Amino acid sequence: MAFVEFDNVRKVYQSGEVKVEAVKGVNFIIKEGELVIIVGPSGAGKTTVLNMLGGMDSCTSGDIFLDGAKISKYNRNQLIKYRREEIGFVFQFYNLVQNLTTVENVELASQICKNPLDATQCLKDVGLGERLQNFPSQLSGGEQQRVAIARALAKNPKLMLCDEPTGALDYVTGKNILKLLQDTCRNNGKTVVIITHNSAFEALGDRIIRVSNGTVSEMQVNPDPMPAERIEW
Ligand SMILES: Nc1ncnc2c1ncn2[C@@H]1O[C@H](COP(=O)(O)OP(=O)(O)OP(=O)(O)O)[C@@H](O)[C@H]1O
Repeated sequence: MAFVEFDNVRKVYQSGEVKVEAVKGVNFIIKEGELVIIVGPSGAGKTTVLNMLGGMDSCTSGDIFLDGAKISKYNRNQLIKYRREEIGFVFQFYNLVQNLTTVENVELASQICKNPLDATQCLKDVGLGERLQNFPSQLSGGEQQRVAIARALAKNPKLMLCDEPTGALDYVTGKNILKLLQDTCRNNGKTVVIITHNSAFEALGDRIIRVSNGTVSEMQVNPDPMPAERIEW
């Protein structure tokens, strides 16, 4: 069995009489240690897929597996433990706690995990060893996203899920963040999933999953991913 598997996954949102079928029978696999780009236009269903894989949302039908566990059948308490221990999240807007220092932000996340990594070391690994005692407001956007990546890494998760991680950053800073995520995958053997609307990011991935209108239109394995510093958009 693959490390991650989506088997005919559907998600229907219902509010009153109105039903929105956000995900319409999605199938894909991800192998351990891959850098995966899930790409598609706005409204295609990318975030819904990511939320189900991250245990933040449930699927209406179908099955989702991570490392042999059928997470689509998890109850509420199992999902809480799953989100805490198995998944590192990186979002577009960093979501740091403003009144905690850099190292405290990372420790806050690692304290709730089973096998956390050292917070200071994780910050050193993302190039912020000199900024441990700064507050988020004293850091640039790119540096704040590095803290968010260190926070996700410190949980020592099975999977890193990154939703538009460069969406709030300028071109050069965005590229540096992509390089950091690619290095995290290569050097730490982490499975990293990036969702984006930017098709230029496809070249980075070991696997590209194209989503459109709630379905996977194509899944492609890329034997020769491009280093992040060489992609352009
Ligand atoms: N909680 C919700 N309730 C109702 N409809 C929803 C909900 N969340 C998402 N949708 C709908 O599901 C569809 C897919 O949304 P989703 O956010 O997954 O797309 P996306 O590809 O991530 O788009 P974007 O890049 O703009 O974030 C859209 O039509 C959206 O309006």
